[in-house]
Amino acid sequence: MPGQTTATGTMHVFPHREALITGLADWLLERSLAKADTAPFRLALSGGSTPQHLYTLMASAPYVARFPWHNMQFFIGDDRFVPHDHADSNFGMMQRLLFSKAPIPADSIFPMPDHGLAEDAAGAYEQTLKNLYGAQDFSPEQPFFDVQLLGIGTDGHTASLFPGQPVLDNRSAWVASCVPPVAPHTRLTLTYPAIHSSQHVVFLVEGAAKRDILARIRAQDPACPASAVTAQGELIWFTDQAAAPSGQE
Ligand SMILES: O=C1O[C@H](COP(=O)(O)O)[C@@H](O)[C@H](O)[C@H]1O
Repeated sequence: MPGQTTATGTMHVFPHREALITGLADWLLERSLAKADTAPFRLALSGGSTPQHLYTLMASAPYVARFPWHNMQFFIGDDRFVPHDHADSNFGMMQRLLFSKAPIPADSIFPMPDHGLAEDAAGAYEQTLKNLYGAQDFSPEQPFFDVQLLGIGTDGHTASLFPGQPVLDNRSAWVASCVPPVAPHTRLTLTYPAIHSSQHVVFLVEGAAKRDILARIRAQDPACPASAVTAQGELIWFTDQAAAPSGQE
């Protein structure tokens, strides 16, 4: 798939939503099939509205038949700290659209906890990741995630890393709880160190409403938390034409 590569990663621009979602589903399919059977393909999913079409497509018959579900593990990049059956739960949305529809073994799905104290829930999810990783610290040679899927908000947030929040400076925890300045609900989010422990980080961005903020992030505006995201391997942008910064449509 041809893409435009710059210092801030490779940009794939598609004419419309359907092409964008199909392009990303095909890319994920190729990457997951390329992973040797000896290790699980670890995919962290993003929440919000943008990836819902992707999850629906992945759960549709042609893709259900082709993804190596038995060799995949699913993680949540961030969630609203609400019960999983709450309308605003990212995990609840993924469960409805993807996990309940594809033949994924239950023990390959790792939701963030949804009860107790938010700090304890963040600590419990971090411990889950550490147990799977087999170490207390990330090593750059051994990224945890094969692919980290991320979205962006119009304020430049990604996962639940919102502008100006203390969680942006948290370089020791893998998972943290935080209270966004304007968006609803306390959140649980992977921190920068956990996001950066990814072979590929893929941003999915769609629609004219994201065009200005995407241009700022691509220009590395330090006020946008998404600008600070990197990957061990490749940073990749999947966008539609409406969101693409001018000159990259
Ligand atoms: O709150 C969130 O927002 C971002 C962007 O969501 P979208 O609805 O504009 O697609 C999302 O990436 C994040 O996972 C979510 O919790």
